[in-house]
Amino acid sequence: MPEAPPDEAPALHVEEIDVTYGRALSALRSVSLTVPHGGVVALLGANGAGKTTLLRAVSGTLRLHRGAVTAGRIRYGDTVLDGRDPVAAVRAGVVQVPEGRRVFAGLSVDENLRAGGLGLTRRAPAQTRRARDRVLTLFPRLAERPHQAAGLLSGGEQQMLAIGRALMASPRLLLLDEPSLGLAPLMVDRIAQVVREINAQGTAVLLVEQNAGMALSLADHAHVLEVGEVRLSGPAAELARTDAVRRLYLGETTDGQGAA
Ligand SMILES: Nc1ncnc2c1ncn2[C@@H]1O[C@H](COP(=O)(O)OP(=O)(O)OP(=O)(O)O)[C@@H](O)[C@H]1O
Repeated sequence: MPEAPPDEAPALHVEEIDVTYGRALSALRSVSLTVPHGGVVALLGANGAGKTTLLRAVSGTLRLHRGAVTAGRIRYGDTVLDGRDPVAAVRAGVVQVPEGRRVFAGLSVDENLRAGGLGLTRRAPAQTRRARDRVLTLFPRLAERPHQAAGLLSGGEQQMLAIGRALMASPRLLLLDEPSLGLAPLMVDRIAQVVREINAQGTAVLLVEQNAGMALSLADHAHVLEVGEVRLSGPAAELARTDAVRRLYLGETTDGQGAA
């Protein structure tokens, strides 16, 4: 089948969604954003702002956390995602890497990677091999230790494995939740480089990060969430110049100096 022309390739449209947990806790209110085909969009915000909730809504994992989309709509191309069906999201090409590098600690690197392709029942073995080759080329450290228990990998290697496992499903849109969390600066740089490579290979990325410097350097467009609402949106380079973002998320004083 020929590739779809760029203007018909799927984009993610989150349209004025409300999300609640349980009966009462409102986590997102009228949140909208778009991730174009092949783009990188960053979502910034303090703890509890609702960033993870937004990723869960898109990846269909909200229900696992007793949450629900109670208003608005999420579309990925022609597919409507309702926050309740992770398999439908994966089949549409949308895959989330959860926060906290949740790898299967007792399984080997290889077994973790294989778990990432499960559920794609109609996939030809050649496609699985291509996905695996892509992952092992991106992450030579994983290729060197296929039989090592995932729980014995370093934090950075576990993050690579978590991303690699998601890539085994050949996503067209990758949802990344705080990939730099708890990693040493050199490893953060390596993860940023990997995100660039993944995007250059044609995968769009919706990136949730507390490391705003990293996120804004990777993203084309960014949004700032505050207590469940989008407060600021714009091209990443422009947001990086606004006083509020520099002060609150980049740790600078408004005269351009680093905060004490
Ligand atoms: N499973 C849940 N049940 C009830 N409330 C939840 C649940 N998960 C998150 N919340 C609440 O929803 C709000 C948004 O949380 P969320 O985890 O999406 O924020 P976040 O911006 O990703 O924060 P963090 O950076 O700390 O992960 C918070 O008030 C949080 O306490």
